[in-house]
Amino acid sequence: MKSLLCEMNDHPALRQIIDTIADGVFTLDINGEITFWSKSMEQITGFTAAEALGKTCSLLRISTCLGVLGTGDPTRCGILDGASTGARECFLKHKDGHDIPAIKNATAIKDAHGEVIGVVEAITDLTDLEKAKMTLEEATRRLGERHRLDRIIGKSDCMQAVFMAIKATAASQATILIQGESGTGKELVAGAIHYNSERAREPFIIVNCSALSESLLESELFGHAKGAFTGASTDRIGRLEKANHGTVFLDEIGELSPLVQVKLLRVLQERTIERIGESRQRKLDIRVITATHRDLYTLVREGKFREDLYYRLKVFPIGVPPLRDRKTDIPLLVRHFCDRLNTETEKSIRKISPTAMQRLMDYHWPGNVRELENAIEHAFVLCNTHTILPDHLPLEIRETAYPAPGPAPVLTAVPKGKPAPLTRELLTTRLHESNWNKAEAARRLGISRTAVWKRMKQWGIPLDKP
Ligand SMILES: Nc1ncnc2c1ncn2[C@@H]1O[C@H](COP(=O)(O)OP(=O)(O)OP(=O)(O)O)[C@@H](O)[C@H]1O
Repeated sequence: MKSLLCEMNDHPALRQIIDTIADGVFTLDINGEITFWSKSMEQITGFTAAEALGKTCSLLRISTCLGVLGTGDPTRCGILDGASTGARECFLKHKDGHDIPAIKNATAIKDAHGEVIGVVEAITDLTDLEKAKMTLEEATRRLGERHRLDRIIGKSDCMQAVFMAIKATAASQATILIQGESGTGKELVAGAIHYNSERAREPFIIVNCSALSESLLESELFGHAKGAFTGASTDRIGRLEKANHGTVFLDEIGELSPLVQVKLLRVLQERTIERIGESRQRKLDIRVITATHRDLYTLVREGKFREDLYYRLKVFPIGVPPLRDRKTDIPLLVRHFCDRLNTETEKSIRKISPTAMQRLMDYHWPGNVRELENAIEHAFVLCNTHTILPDHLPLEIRETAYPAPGPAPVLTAVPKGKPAPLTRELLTTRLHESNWNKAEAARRLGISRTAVWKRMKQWGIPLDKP
């Protein structure tokens, strides 16, 4: 024992070799006393060799050391019984009291007869690595923050401009008009404005103006008094009143009938509301955000939308760009949807193959982010490994450009007999056949126009002929 450990201290060449190692090395004798303390140990712990030699390793208060933590007696250290710890993460105390993250490796030293004569310990200082890890985590967090606003993901310049517009308008009370193709995220933008505004704790009421007939929408928006019309058996508060002190989001505003346009204009001008069948004016404090996938100004020029209402609504217009104009967002969006679906389905799909990603980048996304979301959901159904492959993607993305260019589709007869189950492919085919006339497609499928419209939205099929 003595010969080995003394040799370490007495043999300058051996010392030099050990002192050049960045990891700290020290030895203990059979009594648990430090007999050798390398230069790196001095640098890592702040204790000089003179301060350490002859002391026990309790000097370092190692967080995983049982000899210290358990019995307080270093001679009871299991390593002196011939054990070895292998590499373990732990904390040591620096001379000045701060914790040093480290990896400790301890092994018993045995003589030629296999008798334990001491312990050698190597300490890898992780301080720099921990700092780098924290810097990386912080950088990733900041990058993540820059590339998302609430639930909206986007690192492209045009989405960064949308984020700026959201932040600016959230701090104001201005009426907002959000324009963009179907599935670009207009509703998300409206929500982000509301939830980042001072009205965030008040209601956020969404009304889809194209989903209801004129009379239903009127009563839904403005409410009615008992007996106002057949079937109005009680007083009913409208959605505009429900949004009082909060925000109302009117989606598909381009579909409003002339009558509802006039009534909405009055609400915006006078900030009061009259329920149907009542003459009483009720004060209203609401913020109005509207959205449309149509070019509202064209509707104005065509005489389908009131010009005065148009100017009232577009006090602050925000344009949400189509996905094909911001393809750099696709990888981030794919990761976002995979994370959500992994949680929801308890799958563990972590990767997308380069070819599958290339297919997503090449496709022109007529249904925008909603279509991308649906494509990833489709892939999740088919993928049973950790990686999404091209075969897991919907047909039109993996194989064909969408919509298929070429000669005008031939109109075929409505299929007779039991209708085939409605799939995205079938609906798209019928839409092609009907020149995107939804009523005709509905007739051919034997379902209602509303059902066609709902499925088109759900599956990210463009509402207007692409
Ligand atoms: N930038 C985005 N980040 C994350 N998810 C998005 C983004 N944009 C859209 N989505 C998702 O895509 C889907 C469609 O979004 P949303 O309903 O807001 O679109 P929209 O433009 O209002 O569509 P529509 O005009 O058909 O009403 C939603 O599930 C939404 O969560």
